[in-house]
Order: sequence, then C-alpha cells, then structure tokens
Amino acid sequence: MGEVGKQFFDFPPETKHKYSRKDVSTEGYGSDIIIAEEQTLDWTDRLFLTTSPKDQRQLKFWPEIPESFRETLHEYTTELEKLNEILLKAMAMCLNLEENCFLDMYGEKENATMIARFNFYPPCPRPDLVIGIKPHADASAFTYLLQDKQVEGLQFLKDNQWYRVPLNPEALVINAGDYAEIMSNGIFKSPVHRAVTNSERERMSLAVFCVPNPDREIEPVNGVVNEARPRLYKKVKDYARSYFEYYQRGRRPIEAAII
Ligand SMILES: O=C(O)CCC(=O)C(=O)O
Ligand SMILES: [Fe+2]
Repeated sequence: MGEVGKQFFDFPPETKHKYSRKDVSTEGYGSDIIIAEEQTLDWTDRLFLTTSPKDQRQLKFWPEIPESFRETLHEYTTELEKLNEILLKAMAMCLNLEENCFLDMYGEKENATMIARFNFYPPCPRPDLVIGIKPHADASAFTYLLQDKQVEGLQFLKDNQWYRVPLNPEALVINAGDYAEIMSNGIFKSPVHRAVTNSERERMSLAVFCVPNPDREIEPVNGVVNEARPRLYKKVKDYARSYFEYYQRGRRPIEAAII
C-alpha cells in the first residue's frame, strides 16, 4: 500500500489535479485545509478518501494511477476493518469487560466510517521552523498508521516531551483516538502527536481512521465508571464533525466532551 501511495504522489501535478479536492469538502487531493486566518499551515500534501461506508465512497477522487491504487486500497482497508473489530474486543478483554461492550457501542463495520489519509511531506528547507503535521490527537477510535519505510518523522508527546517513533518497516503503528478515550472513560489515552519535516528526504505516511457512524451515541461504557473512577466524559454524537474547527486552531476537540 505504501509503495502505491508513493507512486501516486510521484506523478506530475497536472496528473494529480484530476483528483483535487473541491473547495469546502475534505475529500480528495490537496494541501492543508485553510479554515481560519490565524492557523498555521502544515507542510504536506494529502490525499483524503472515505473508504467506508462503501456507498459513501467518492470514486472520482480515487486515483486510477498507478493502476492498482483502487484495488490495493480496497483490500488494505478491508483487512483493517477486521483488525479494528479484533482490537475493540481486545480492549474490552484486557479491562475484564464483556467482550463486545466497545464493539456494540462502536457499531457494525458496514456502517462505521473509515477514512484513509495519505500524508506526503516534501523536503522542507526550514525543518526548524516548519512542521509536517501540527500537534493533534486523532478523532478516531483507532488510527492505523503505515509509516514510511525509510524516513522517520512521527513523534508523541508525553510529560511535555516529544518522543520519536522509531522506524519499523514490518509494523503498523496503532494509535488510540479520542473515541477510545471517551468509551474507556480515560483508561485508554488518545495521545497528542505530530510529524516533523526534514530538509533532505520526502516522507509518506498513510493514516486510516476508524470512526463510529455519526448516528451513534458514544460515552463511557458500563464497567469503566465507578466510585473510584467517576465519569469523565459526556455523551457525544457526530463528534468528528466539529473536529476540524478545533484542530485547525490548535485546540483539542476532546475538551468539548469533558464533564
Ligand atoms: O505522518 C505521520 O506519521 C502522522 C500522521 C497523522 O498523525 C495523521 O494523519 O493524523
Ligand atoms: Fe494523527
């Protein structure tokens, strides 16, 4: 999948523009979205494609170059859908909760939302000043990150310090998002992360976000709220909608869900 994504970004701009985002929509190919004057722009080109529910796929934005792009993305995300269910069950089991408690709240995979975002970071003349993707946490239950096989860049924030994620070409980085934090009443944390640039080499990552359907009401499940651990989050619905508003202003959307 990584190779196929890279090949797409290697095509000349006029070829890629066929798949360009239209003004207000996030779907398609383009640079960072501008919604606020005071925002900082990320040093990146993106290709943003909704892959589930299947009837929401906008195939006009799905590259036909390289030829295998569409099929590869379909196969890759179909596998991740299965993995996501396994992970939601594992999350319950490791807290000694009923196996399906998170999965039942999240909803069946046919209706859940899945978004693939290819991030392409060209070499940047001033990596000391410019960031590839600014600090944020993901508005997903889980995010599956396929890292560049050769160029590092992803960092996570812990105790006010940035930690590098080392390269591991054989592995996916799986990141818990805000929905996992809310459903688990804060036991699983949705960490703040960013990607830095470098002056020498381009870098590509693919983030696949697994998000409950916007109709779903999401809140801490039974079993994670008790006297010792009071409820921390309100019930949220279609939380991802307001996400970009906060995100582009460098704020954490989960603030809105805290009681
Ligand atoms: O480029 C990366 O490694 C991180 C991308 C990311 O955090 C995102 O797309 O949400
Ligand atoms: Fe992210």
